[in-house]
Amino acid sequence: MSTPLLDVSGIGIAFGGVRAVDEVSFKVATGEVFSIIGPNGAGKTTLFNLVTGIYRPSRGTVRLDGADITAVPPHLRVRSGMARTFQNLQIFFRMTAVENVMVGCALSERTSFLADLLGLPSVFRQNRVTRAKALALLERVGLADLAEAPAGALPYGALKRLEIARALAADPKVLLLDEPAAGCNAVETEAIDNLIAAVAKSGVAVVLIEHDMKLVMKISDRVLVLAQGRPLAEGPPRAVRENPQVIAAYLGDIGSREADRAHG
Ligand SMILES: Nc1ncnc2c1ncn2[C@@H]1O[C@H](COP(=O)(O)OP(=O)(O)OP(=O)(O)O)[C@@H](O)[C@H]1O
Repeated sequence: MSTPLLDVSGIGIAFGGVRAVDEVSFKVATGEVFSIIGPNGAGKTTLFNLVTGIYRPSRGTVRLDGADITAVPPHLRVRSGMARTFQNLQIFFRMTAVENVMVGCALSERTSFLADLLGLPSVFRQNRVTRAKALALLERVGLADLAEAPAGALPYGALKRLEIARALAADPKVLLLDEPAAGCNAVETEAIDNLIAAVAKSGVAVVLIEHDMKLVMKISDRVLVLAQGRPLAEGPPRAVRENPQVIAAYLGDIGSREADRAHG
């Protein structure tokens, strides 16, 4: 691998004696799709929270583009190029789609509080720029036609894409997606699948937690399997799918059948 963009090394945290994540390491390069899978309670979301700074690890380091960001708070990680989506939708349902994306733009900008307060002309100009950027992002995720629709009126698959658009507003180098296709039907999942592949191709390192094994096997360059907080296997989807330990611990009969179907 060329210089990894995201380099997670020996990271871990315990909750009341339970090691939710223990000695996990992985690296992700620009343009890669890296998926984290594992049974319920394996530590996937906790690992995301450690990587994005919501939890402070009790050990290990997180490096982004060579810089140690282990102690950097989440909002500053966004500014240094790390964005994420959440397992549960974090959408403002009374705002329009474009306004939701504008919120994402604002979170990653360094606007002056005083200028905002006084409503200086530069702020109006900035708002126009932000709006244009948000509209371009909606176009990118295939929601241009729904830009002015209230988010509350959008179908579920569109909301999941709206979340991705909002995360992309930060111009991330690394995008972490927590179950981007959860609750989506086959058509919506396919749209998200294509979107993730396009985002990676545009030069973003994508890290994914996903239960939809078909999606994982189809779009991942590499897969990390967690079990009880620890890494069980890591490698290309096919190798992971055929790993007997993984089959025993996680995939089981149903999972390997799904993965077989994904590969045709
Ligand atoms: N804030 C917390 N306090 C205490 N225990 C926690 C906390 N967060 C997670 N855990 C525990 O850590 C372990 C890992 O949980 P986590 O939610 O990261 O798993 P997961 O792989 O994301 O599961 P799922 O697939 O169900 O989302 C579980 O045993 C969970 O109960």
